[in-house]
Amino acid sequence: MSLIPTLAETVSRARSDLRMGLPVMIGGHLVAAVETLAPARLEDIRALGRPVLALTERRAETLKARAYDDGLARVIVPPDADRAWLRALADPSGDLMTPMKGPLFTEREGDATPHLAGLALAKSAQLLPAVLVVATAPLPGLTQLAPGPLLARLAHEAAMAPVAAANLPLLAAERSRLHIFRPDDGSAEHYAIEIGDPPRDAPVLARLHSACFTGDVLGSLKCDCGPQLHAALAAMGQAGQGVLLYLNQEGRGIGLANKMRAYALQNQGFDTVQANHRLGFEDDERDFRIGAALLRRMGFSSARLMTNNPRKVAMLEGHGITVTERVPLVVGRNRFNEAYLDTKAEKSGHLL
Ligand SMILES: Nc1nc2c(ncn2[C@@H]2O[C@H](COP(=O)(O)OP(=O)(O)OP(=O)(O)O)[C@@H](O)[C@H]2O)c(=O)[nH]1
Ligand SMILES: [Zn+2]
Repeated sequence: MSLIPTLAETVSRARSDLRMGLPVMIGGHLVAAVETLAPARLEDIRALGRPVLALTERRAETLKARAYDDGLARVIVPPDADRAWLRALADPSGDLMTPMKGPLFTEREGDATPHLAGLALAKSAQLLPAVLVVATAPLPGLTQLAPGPLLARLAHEAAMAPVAAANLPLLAAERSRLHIFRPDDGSAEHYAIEIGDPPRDAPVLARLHSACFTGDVLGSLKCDCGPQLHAALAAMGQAGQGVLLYLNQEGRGIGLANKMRAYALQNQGFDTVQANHRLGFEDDERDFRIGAALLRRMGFSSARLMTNNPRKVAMLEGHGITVTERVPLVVGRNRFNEAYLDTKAEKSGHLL
């Protein structure tokens, strides 16, 4: 029956539910995102049983909570804990002002797969990775998922469908076309700017650019994204051909709201990597397969890749695109972003 939602559709729906503040059911557990949890719902969740707060191991490290499970900690929620308590554990913005949140006790018995799946879903919804979990019978109207299939689906590589394309003359290159691609998992659309008419049987000059609203649009000096975007387009314009993929992976995949949380932590003195960790994220949460999938979808099999990030090269090579050359793209260093660029070189292996 084609009118029953597929697993991919149900996962996409569950992602929107969490963003709206509606809990979902994952394998006999009710799961709610702390970031969007309304006070009345917290009361009702408590009435169901003893909830635990699932946090990533990264966040647990900062909070000095023991993580008995691989990748996560299940913090026991005390009976008098309110929404502010949950928020303070989920959101590191107040860590320096109120460092003492414990003692925190964590669970070590039982299956943590629903908790792990809930955290992965919260991350894919670009919410703070912190979810309240309580065992309960299924509640009517809530989206239901089994933890194993949910985790598998979230790790699945999305297929990209071309949606629309049109000529778009640019300052950097008058012969340009903008293509829109839509993933089949309900996540954000990605764009390809094709300059000239690059032959499909030769290595294409390519750039995989991750969205940076602050750098690309506002001209922020905190990163090098704006200058990299324009330098890449200019180089392709000069060469008369190339492909720039504009991937909607704002903030290395954590979304703009979380990126601003990371910036606020950087204002407190943490570097870009530490800030991600304190929020409960890995340094880089991007799905690097998307770039390869888009290049393949456009008919390319090899590229001269404009990047300083060796992981991008390795990812393309691992997913069907031969990188014949890495073309460095070192532009836009200034006194506001030099520490950021140095951190990326020291901690993330970027080549400067
Ligand atoms: N989380 C987080 N993301 C950031 C920060 N500064 C910039 N970004 C994001 O980092 C990404 C940079 O993307 P790219 O320039 O394509 O990638 P890169 O890994 O730097 O590699 P190359 O530029 O190709 O060398 C964008 O998604 C920005 O939004 C930060 O301090 N924290
Ligand atoms: Zn940027």
